[in-house]
Amino acid sequence: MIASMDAAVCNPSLGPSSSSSCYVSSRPSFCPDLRRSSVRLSSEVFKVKIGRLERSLCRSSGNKLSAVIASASQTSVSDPISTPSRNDLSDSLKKSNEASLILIRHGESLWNEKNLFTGSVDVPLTKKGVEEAIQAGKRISNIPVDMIYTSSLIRAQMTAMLAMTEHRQQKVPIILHDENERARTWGRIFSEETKKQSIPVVTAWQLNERMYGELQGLNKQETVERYGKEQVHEWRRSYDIPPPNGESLAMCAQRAVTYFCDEIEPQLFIGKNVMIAAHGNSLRSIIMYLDKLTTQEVISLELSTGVPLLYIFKEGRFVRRGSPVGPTEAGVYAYTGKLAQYRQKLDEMSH
Ligand SMILES: O=C(O)[C@@H](CO)OP(=O)(O)O
Repeated sequence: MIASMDAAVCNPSLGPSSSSSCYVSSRPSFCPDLRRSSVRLSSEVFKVKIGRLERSLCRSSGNKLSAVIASASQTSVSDPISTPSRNDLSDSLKKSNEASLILIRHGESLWNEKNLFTGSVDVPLTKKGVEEAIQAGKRISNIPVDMIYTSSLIRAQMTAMLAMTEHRQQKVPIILHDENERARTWGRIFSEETKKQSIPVVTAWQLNERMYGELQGLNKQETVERYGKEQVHEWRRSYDIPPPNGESLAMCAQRAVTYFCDEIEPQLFIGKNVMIAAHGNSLRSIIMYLDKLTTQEVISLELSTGVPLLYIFKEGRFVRRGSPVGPTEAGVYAYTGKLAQYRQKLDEMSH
């Protein structure tokens, strides 16, 4: 049942047992090395068949996870703003290994509006895209966010920042500049209190839109007229056929999913709530991994601009909760104890 993944796909307010209305992935986190980590996974998890994609994409994650856990009490590369103490960390590991994961495709860009192939070209949002990002922010305003990952492209970064203007946590998203020693040193924050009120934003080219090669800048309709519908459809939606001198979805998945496994999944394991703002094809790749879609299924998966999708990462599994319809959406909180507690705290703070 693969379809356009917007609010219509799933009604999360029906709660966890509403399997008919909400696709729940039965797949566990399957990065093979993660299974050898100190995080205990159920025996069911071990029985699940590992696909070729999983094996090839997630080889190095176990080492990364161990490194995150081992170093989190001193200094963490991916969380230099707010470093958990050893006690915080072991507490969060003990509690439930539960975290939320929000995925948002950027709002409409100026080239989406003009119907041009965009790929790696760095194009900003339209006014409509800005509005979509703000609306997305409203929809996720009650869902905790401890870390944000975006691509290195402005449309994804604008979307993440605009969405966070609506967030009830009212923490300040701060982009980490890791490109050289000077960027790291000059961006340091010297107040622990201020760090606590900040959300680290990690930018990663690996989450960029797939490189569209010689189609970048061409009009999609004119390209159909020139090369034919079938050829253009093959370039746009086949799994492993790249457009001329560009990346296929498989190539995009190779980098995006590897990054997800190496950098993002270890954060979820230690209980960090993560938001990813990225692109149609990098997110389709990640969803393929999370929902264990086949290469056939992923080709008919379409993502709307500016629509947030929520997953709960719990006991080593990703459960898709659909798209939160609004900030008061109850089912999201009913689903997990930790989110319910978080919601209660927010309510207490604002009374
Ligand atoms: O032009 C692009 O970069 C992408 C996303 O807008 O296009 P497509 O829909 O073909 O994946």
